[in-house]
Amino acid sequence: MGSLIEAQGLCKSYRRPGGMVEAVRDVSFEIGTGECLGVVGESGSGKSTVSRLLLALERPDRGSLRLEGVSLPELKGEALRRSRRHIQAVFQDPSASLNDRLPVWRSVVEPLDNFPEVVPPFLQEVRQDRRASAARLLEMVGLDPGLLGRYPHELSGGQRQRVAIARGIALSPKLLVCDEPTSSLDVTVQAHILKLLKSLQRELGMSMLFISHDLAAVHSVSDRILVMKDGLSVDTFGSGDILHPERHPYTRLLAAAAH
Ligand SMILES: Nc1ncnc2c1ncn2[C@@H]1O[C@H](COP(=O)(O)OP(=O)(O)OP(=O)(O)O)[C@@H](O)[C@H]1O
Repeated sequence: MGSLIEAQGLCKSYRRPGGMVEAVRDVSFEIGTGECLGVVGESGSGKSTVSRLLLALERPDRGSLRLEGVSLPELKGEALRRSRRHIQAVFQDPSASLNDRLPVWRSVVEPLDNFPEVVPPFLQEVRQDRRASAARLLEMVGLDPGLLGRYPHELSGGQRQRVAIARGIALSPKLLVCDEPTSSLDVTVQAHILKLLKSLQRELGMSMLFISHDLAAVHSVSDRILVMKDGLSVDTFGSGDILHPERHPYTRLLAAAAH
């Protein structure tokens, strides 16, 4: 399995009243092609900062971040724009990526409108028809295409998150960054969304960065897990080794709380 993402020695600080906060301190990881890397840690451990660095919403102060060997922080202009199709995101609050004043189909096809040159294999036959493209994407996330004309506030939380996922996969990205995608949902809905993300990841052969404070959720979808604490990476291991005696004491603490 080749590496899609290589992050080496990432550091990111923020200036705040009273001093600097070192949100991410010397964090390194790789994400293989088709692999899911889970990132777990308590609130404030630096998880979302890692996701913002990957999405090129922030630049690291130090360290390198490569997508298929290309340095992401050095990209500018058109090259940066083009790279964005390869790394898409699903956030905790689906309302953040859905426009309340637009019917859901418009939000789903917006990434396709931004990249008219992109024709994902699963949209080949319908790419010229925006509503048909949205219908196909809704089907892929287990929603009835009859919901196309509905507005976000007419949907349940779980349905809204499925719409956000449809939008996230619309361009068939190489990496889907999921930042606490189930944290605002009921437990039973959470399980369905985790299952959906895992099956889409397999079906589309895409890589995933799955971020959560919930180790059980991370464990259920990830091939490998990175544990963060106070901006540091304290443990990295294959999902099957979660109960291995060599796990970091902090990982053991999280595992004990989760089971
Ligand atoms: N834009 C910012 N300005 C100032 N401080 C920030 C900013 N973004 C994050 N921080 C601080 O950096 C640290 C890490 O935050 P981050 O959001 O990455 O953690 P997290 O693990 O994702 O936590 P949460 O799940 O609560 O979002 C925290 O102390 C946070 O307050």
